[in-house]
Amino acid sequence: MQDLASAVLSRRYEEQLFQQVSSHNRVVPALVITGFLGSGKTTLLQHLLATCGGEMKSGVLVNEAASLDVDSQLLAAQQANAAAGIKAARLAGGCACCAVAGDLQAALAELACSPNYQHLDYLLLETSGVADAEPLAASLAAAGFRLAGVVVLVDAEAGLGVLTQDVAVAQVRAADVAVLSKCDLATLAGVAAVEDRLQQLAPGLRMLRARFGQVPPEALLDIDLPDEEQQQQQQDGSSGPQAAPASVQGEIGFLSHEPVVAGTASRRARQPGIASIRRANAAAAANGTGSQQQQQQQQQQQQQQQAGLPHHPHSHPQQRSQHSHFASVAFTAEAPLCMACFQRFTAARLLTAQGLFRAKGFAWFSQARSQRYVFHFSGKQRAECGAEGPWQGPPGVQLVLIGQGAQQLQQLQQGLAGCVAGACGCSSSGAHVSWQNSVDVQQQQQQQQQQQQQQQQQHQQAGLDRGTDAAKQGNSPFVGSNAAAIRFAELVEQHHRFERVTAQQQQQQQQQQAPGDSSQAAGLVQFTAMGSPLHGVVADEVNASLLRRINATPGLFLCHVKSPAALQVATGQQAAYQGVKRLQACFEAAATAADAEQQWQALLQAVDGVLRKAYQHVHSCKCDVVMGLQLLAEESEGAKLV
Ligand SMILES: Nc1nc2c(ncn2[C@@H]2O[C@H](COP(=O)(O)OP(=O)(O)OP(=O)(O)O)[C@@H](O)[C@H]2O)c(=O)[nH]1
Repeated sequence: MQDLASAVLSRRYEEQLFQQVSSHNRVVPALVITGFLGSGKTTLLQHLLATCGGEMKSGVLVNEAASLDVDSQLLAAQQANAAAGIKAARLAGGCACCAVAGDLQAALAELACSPNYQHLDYLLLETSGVADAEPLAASLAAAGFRLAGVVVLVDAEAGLGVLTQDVAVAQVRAADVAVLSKCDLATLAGVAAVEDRLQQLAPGLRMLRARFGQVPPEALLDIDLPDEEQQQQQQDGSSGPQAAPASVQGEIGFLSHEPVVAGTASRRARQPGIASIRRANAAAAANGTGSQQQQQQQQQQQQQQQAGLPHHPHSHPQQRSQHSHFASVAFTAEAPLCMACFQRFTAARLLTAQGLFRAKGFAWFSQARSQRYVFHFSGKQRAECGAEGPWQGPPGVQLVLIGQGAQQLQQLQQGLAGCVAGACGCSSSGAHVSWQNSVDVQQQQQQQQQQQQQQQQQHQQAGLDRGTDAAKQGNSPFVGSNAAAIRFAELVEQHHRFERVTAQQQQQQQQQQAPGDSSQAAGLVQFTAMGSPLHGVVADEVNASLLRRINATPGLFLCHVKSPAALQVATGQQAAYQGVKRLQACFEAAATAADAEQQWQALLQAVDGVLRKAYQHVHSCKCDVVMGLQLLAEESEGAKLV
């Protein structure tokens, strides 16, 4: 992969030499990565940085619609910018095509004037999930960058539903290449249906199928398409299909068995706005006026500002109306959440919330204080919450919710406040919560506590079972005094395909466990599928499949611990798959053994197909039977002798 990326870069370098473009007026190409909320933009960017990071000096700009800048923290963006010697800009709290357009322009202007601009190989700009690519392309051009391409991410699993949104359709129409993400979650028929729809929306759009953003970088970084006039000339001159650039010919893209039709990209009817930006870009690049033009523009802007004139180089009223449907709220807490309550809240409310399109951020749990959990809710109502390693800075909860209907989002935000440890009644912790939109949380917490106490009293009055004797005495060797957790742990241990991860095993696996981690004392049961290396059954892969199925089942939601292979993505090493080391079921103090049994049955039902498939070649060992027969034979021999 790296060889291909370096080949592309060498080709570009040679082209520059031949065109005798001096390093003083070089125009840096910019790739815009767009796509609807949660479609996989950051994952793709992560892949690009991981595969070409060493070879290519990239500037990275990430725009977040919500006020918390989650993506920049997930990405190795800061490292990439530091390596390229440029300053990272914060583009959060609105779309860079309208609300924070000024911030984007300032960031681009600063970048274009920085001494390291000329050494940049690429600028990678990730848009927010509800941004329109056209004004962004205009901003790039105005700042003296060359629009090298617009890539749109389309969630193959949720695609047809998402493509009913105006903003998603506009993103597709503005793109040169569509990357169909999450092909591992979609059926082949589903992927084909999305591809058909994309062709209808943007005839000639080049498409790549991908899993976790894994596409050949050169298919995206080298998509300089001829402008409209050139295309017309080429079409007039030849009736047959045109030759596609070398890098886009042949079979490309993960999971794709069909060759990409050569020439479709260059014959694509472009969105008029983007096409004119390209023409202006090409002319500027040919004259070598990229950075000069940018400097002139900056001077003009300064003059306008001094004269008190508003500066807004592009107006897009249509975009504003598209944005007006979307709202975002943020939830932050300096105290940990209770994992049991968070799991219940996610299963019961987040996964069923109408109008919630995206939730993401970082979670901190009282049951695993040392670990930073990354939470994602996206696409077809899919959620995941995985521990990816110890906190590198001060721990805390930072979550954003994006969707339609501000009131509903605020209710969900309040629900999250009810999951803070201490407020939920499951564990005691002095919680200090800060709200972005100044809701009175302490009052909320008191109300929640009162409700919990009332519920507990009602249960006790009704004489409901509160668990086994061992649980009541609090002397369980397994999971503290939590009746549901004890029963669940028993059920896990009784199942021949699962193994419970004990505190000792966990400490061995994770040597740096912090003293504050109380995973065995607060209703947390950790377990894993049994691996069978001889039969090619990798436990981490089976866990990942199980988790996908469990978290897509109404009423169920489990947290997990990522396997080291998946961890490597964050540190720049590409993982072959997103493995899961352990599944985590956490139970509230008030949950009963019957609750645990119910959850276990629902879980087994959800994963039945996955288990069958995973262990289809693994057959139970017959040695017990053979030994038993031998013993019988020996006994009968002995009896004969006597
Ligand atoms: N199974 C699977 N999950 C994926 C794939 N690509 C992305 N995801 C997951 O989808 C979720 C959203 O991915 P992101 O890359 O953060 O999406 P995004 O478009 O950057 O999201 P926003 O910028 O917030 O709109 C994460 O949980 C990813 O791990 C894929 O190909 N397969």
